[in-house]
Amino acid sequence: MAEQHDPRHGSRNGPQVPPGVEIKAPAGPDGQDSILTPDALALLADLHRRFEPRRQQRLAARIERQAFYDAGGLPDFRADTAALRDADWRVAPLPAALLDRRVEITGPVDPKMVINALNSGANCYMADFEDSTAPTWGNLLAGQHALRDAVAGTLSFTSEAGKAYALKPFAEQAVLMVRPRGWHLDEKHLRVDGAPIAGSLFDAALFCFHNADVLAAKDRGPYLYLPKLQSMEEAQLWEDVLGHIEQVLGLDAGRIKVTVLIETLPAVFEMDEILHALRGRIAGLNCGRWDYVFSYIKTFRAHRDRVLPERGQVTMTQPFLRAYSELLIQTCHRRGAHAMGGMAAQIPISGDEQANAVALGKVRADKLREVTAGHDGTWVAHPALIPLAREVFDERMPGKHQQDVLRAEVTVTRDDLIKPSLGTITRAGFEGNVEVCVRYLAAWLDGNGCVPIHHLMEDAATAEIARAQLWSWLHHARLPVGQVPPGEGLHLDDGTPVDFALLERAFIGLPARLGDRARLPGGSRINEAIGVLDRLTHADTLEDFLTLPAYARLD
Ligand SMILES: CC(=O)SCCNC(=O)CCNC(=O)[C@H](O)C(C)(C)COP(=O)(O)OP(=O)(O)OC[C@H]1O[C@@H](n2cnc3c(N)ncnc32)[C@H](O)[C@@H]1OP(=O)(O)O
Ligand SMILES: O=CC(=O)O
Ligand SMILES: [Mg+2]
Repeated sequence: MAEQHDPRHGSRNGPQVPPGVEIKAPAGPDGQDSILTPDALALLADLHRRFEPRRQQRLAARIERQAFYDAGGLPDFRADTAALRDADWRVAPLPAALLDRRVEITGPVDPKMVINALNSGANCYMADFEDSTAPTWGNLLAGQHALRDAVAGTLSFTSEAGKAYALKPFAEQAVLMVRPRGWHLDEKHLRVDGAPIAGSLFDAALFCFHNADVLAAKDRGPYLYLPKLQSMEEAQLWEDVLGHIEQVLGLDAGRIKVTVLIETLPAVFEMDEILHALRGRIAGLNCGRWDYVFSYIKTFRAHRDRVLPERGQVTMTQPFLRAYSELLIQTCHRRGAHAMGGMAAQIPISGDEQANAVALGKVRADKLREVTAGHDGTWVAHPALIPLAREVFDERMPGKHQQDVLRAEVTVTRDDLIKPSLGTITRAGFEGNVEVCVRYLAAWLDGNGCVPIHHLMEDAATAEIARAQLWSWLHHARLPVGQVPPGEGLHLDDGTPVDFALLERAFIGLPARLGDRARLPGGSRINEAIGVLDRLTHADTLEDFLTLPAYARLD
């Protein structure tokens, strides 16, 4: 007799679940069974069994490489792939839908955001399971549901206040792209043979499974943004995974297109290699600047001479960031791929015209820098920024893209890419990092992965910079690498030592900065967030990702 099962609750191991697969989850949204169908679960189990050992190898390789950096080693271009970098080759031609990507909006995957983003007038919309989504079981399934209904053209939503949302006709919608989670994150609610499946496989495969056919009928494919890669071997793993998905789903080889975020320091030294590994399906690289800065801090966590100044001073005009953007443009255009720009953190400020003008001025300057440097498109965090970004790109980029801007005059060396930055740490910068970490983490633990804080967009990548900076500033006096005499720590620009007493005072001052907690996203989880940050900043080693210990507390 078939097992009775309430699809919204708990562990389900009835006959609908393939052997070896377990769902260990809290109540999901209504309709989760229409996402987790037996065939979809069978695909996930197959992917896990084929590719999980390689994912674990890649994660182990990251640790090994970091040990080299911790011992004083510096990242560099690879000797074993020099011939590949020197050779002339190009990636496969891009599909028509991905030729003009001048403005891309990004955002979390809840139904309202999905509708607003697809209707926003941007060229593309990156639906994000990564930096801007807290991966609760409910968020993930509701997101897959919303995307499936959006692709089918049936998605609608009514807010609590009764505002109704509906999709514009397909021809007027932004082109949909989906960003699955990075290789480092598990999806603990779905286990295969007793082990959690990779979050990346869960997000990417479910999206492809449910939407590839409908997209193909519209001459589209599953278009993915791949985050946080560190090497060409990780790109090859994606290539093999996506090739296998195409085979299982009966898709033409190369139907699934990808854009890779170059948002780790190790990856910038392997851009040609990453393009080559994915050459049959890659549409471009993107300057994911926030994770890139985070990765720079993490890579150099034992290098006192490369400590960064406060977050607000690490802008794209810092020499190491300018070099990264220029090399990315040159590399992409040589290979026939798009060089996408990134995200300015400023968002519109309502109710303060002057402050709004300043914020928009910063976004405009950032977009102008990107289009002038040769980027083929850019990201915005908010629909109100689309006209501004479009105006800047339309004025300077009359064609669909500017791949003909080869930037052949650019010479970027290893030292340019790792150049130390000048700047300071102010009290406001230090305390601001503490506040951002605590508020962001509280919101994330409450299921909200993207929040405005002091009129800046904060997501997992921007919060990671704040968290990693606190650790690196507080620990540098105790680290073995560098020429600093033991015991000599960093100082704020007013001469105050950067030490744990300063951190303690920042925590004590937090209630006054936060005001009424009840009005903050995740306000009830502030104390928990303080506890997590306190532990992470005191730990002897910089934790790889904030979201790893935080995920243990989610759901
Ligand atoms: C480092 C990186 O990885 S960048 C990529 C990841 N980060 C992101 O994608 C940022 C996405 N942006 C956001 O989530 C939001 O813009 C926030 C959280 C920063 C600000 O959100 P809010 O405070 O709700 O903004 P605001 O109140 O001004 O929104 C106005 C309207 O625009 C909508 N909106 C805001 N941002 C977006 C977006 N990115 N996509 C679609 N709609 C959006 C809101 O839903 C709201 O709609 P409504 O009027 O129908 O209710
Ligand atoms: O994902 C984008 C980033 O800047 O990080
Ligand atoms: Mg990122």
